[in-house]
Amino acid sequence: MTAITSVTGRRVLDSRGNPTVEVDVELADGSLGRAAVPSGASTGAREAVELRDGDPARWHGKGVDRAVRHVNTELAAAVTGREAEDQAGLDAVLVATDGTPGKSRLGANAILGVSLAAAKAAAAAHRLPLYRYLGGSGARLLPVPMMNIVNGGAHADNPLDFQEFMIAPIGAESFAEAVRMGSEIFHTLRRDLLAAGHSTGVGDEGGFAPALRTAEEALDFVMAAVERTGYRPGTDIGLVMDPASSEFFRAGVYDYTGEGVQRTPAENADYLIKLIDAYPIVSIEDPMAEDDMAGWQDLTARVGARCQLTGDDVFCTNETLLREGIDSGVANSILVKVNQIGTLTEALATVNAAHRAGYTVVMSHRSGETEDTTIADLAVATGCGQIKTGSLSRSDRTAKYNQLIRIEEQLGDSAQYAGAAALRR
Ligand SMILES: C=C(OP(=O)(O)O)C(=O)O
Ligand SMILES: [Mg+2]
Repeated sequence: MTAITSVTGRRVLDSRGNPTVEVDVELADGSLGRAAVPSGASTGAREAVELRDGDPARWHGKGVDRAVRHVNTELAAAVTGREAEDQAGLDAVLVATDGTPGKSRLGANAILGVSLAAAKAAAAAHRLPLYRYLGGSGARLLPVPMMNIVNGGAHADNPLDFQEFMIAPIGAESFAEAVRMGSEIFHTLRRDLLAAGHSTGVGDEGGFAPALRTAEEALDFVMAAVERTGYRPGTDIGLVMDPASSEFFRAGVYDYTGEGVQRTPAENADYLIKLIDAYPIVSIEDPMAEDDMAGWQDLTARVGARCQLTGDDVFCTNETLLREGIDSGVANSILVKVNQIGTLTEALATVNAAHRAGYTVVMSHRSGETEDTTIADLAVATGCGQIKTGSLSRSDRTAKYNQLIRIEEQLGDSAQYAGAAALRR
């Protein structure tokens, strides 16, 4: 066991150019763990609280100086001297020190930074990569990546109502091959968009953000790019969407402002099923809004047997919310974002609860990211088989792909690529 000797928080920049919290944890043997905390834009209402300073004169209100101060004072005092290997005990102390249900006093961003940095320091002390330290000797499953190639919604300034259109190389033989396939399609799509007179500027997660209006238009571009690159949609490549529909659910109606259409919950389910029937869509995240439980139940009952339906805003990586959803027939899969809940222990508990209930798990980035690659290791450690970490063209996103390429190489013949079997169908 190795004691924590120092905890240092600092302010760094995220991929949107906003400040975020980074934490270093040092141990008695000199081992160092460093973690930078990501940040969402289309956040769920019940996420743990990301503490921002709120001073409009500095960082447009987005400062994290208070959160950093909490790392360097209260949280550092609470965990210094504790054993870094006792992750559950350490995280319980962090939660208790904050003392609020949503981590609003000290900030989930402050707490998560300490939690993840401690895990990384402990892994370093044992001379193990993080995926091996957390996942044990059986950790060897490389996730299917859900690669964002078209951005809309809250992540781009174009009219597209849906936030993310992704490709999942379900037919690849390895993770490295999945990345090659995704990159090839990404570059074909770029040429196709240019040829059609569209912008090839990108959104927050690095996918293209052309001025398209409907999901069908985006899906047609994606399908054409897959085929023109030489891959079979549905066999080599599955299509994935994150409508992030809580963002456009207003007064009981799905308000597609880009498309200029309003859909009731029942009409929204009809529309999504029409898309599932028309395109090889293998997974939809947040197809219904976090406040539309009846819509979620209806869609899950109608199409959950043949399409993965992943809850993001509706579950917020929260085990209690997930259990309620499992009991009431909501979704068949969960998106896991560590900063939605705020400690590693709680995030791993949610993963375990999902797996026990037969729900699949998609490890996920946030739209505001850094060069931190913790989620790549978490995907392998948990054996969840799926990761969502953006496009193939920005360092904040490719850092995670590149880390998984390294892990696959390190595992050698033991490595297994999750493939189509990882997805719920
Ligand atoms: C990654 C997502 O976006 P954000 O981080 O903005 O919530 C998402 O909605 O799945
Ligand atoms: Mg989402």
